[in-house]
Amino acid sequence: MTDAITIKNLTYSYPEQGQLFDNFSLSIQEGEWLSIVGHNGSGKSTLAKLILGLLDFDEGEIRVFGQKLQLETLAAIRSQVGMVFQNPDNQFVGATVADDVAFGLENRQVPSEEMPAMIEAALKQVGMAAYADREPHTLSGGQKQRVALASILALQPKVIILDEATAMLDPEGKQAVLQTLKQLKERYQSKLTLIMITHDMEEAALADRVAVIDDGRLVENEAPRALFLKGQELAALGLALPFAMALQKDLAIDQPVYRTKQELATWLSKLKA
Ligand SMILES: Nc1ncnc2c1ncn2[C@@H]1O[C@H](COP(=O)(O)OP(=O)(O)OP(=O)(O)O)[C@@H](O)[C@H]1O
Repeated sequence: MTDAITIKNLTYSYPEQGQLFDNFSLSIQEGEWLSIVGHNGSGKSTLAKLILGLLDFDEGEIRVFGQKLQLETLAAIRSQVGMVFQNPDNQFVGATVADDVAFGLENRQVPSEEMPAMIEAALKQVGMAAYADREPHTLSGGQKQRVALASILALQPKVIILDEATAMLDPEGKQAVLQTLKQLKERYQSKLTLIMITHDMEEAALADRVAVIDDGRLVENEAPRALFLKGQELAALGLALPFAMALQKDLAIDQPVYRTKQELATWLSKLKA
């Protein structure tokens, strides 16, 4: 398996702050869906910024598809990695949804005659094609985040980093974004790597692997179910179990297997039938 991202022996401190990352290493495989969780201030957003070259690390190295992150490779690496931020209102530059998706394409100097089809395809992938002419401020939070995703998808990234991208959304908006991500993963399979920074363990449960960061240290790094079986250790890190796992624990099921409400509901409905 190829690494999409390799972080090796990374050291970083903000100016005039204590050391945040000290000899930090983490690899993310091509096609993997990785969740990064951890309490407030543990270093998750900083890590995303380091991967994008928005901050300069002190020591160590970051590679994206084998290419070492440095000044000369910054543009090439940024063309492979897209990022969706927390606040849906801070991510729009266009007067309409279509203009917004076009903006990134213009920056890439895509010929204008090729753009309409690319914009439509990107919006279709997030279920927003019907909203192309809408002004972004008339959209719901979830719709805005799906457009933000479309703007990135239009640029055909290999990696998408979502930094608390559903944190400001209502439950419906959150579900719409998560559903969209699941569909994208199904569609692109190993061609799309997702890194999802989140506080929400329901979201973390959707990933292939969960990395837990605590004060700049990688303290857990495994598949969600294996992680959730470590109830006490998770609680000590200030992390709660997702609903389905907590319920199976309350029911004294020894080896809970259902990570998400949906998996649990499917199992229960089979029992009923
Ligand atoms: N620009 C900055 N200058 C100085 N210190 C910073 C800066 N940004 C973040 N920090 C500090 O670095 C640490 C890690 O912050 P970071 O935002 O990466 O954490 P996080 O895990 O993403 O937190 P949250 O879950 O609250 O978003 C915190 O102690 C924070 O105060």
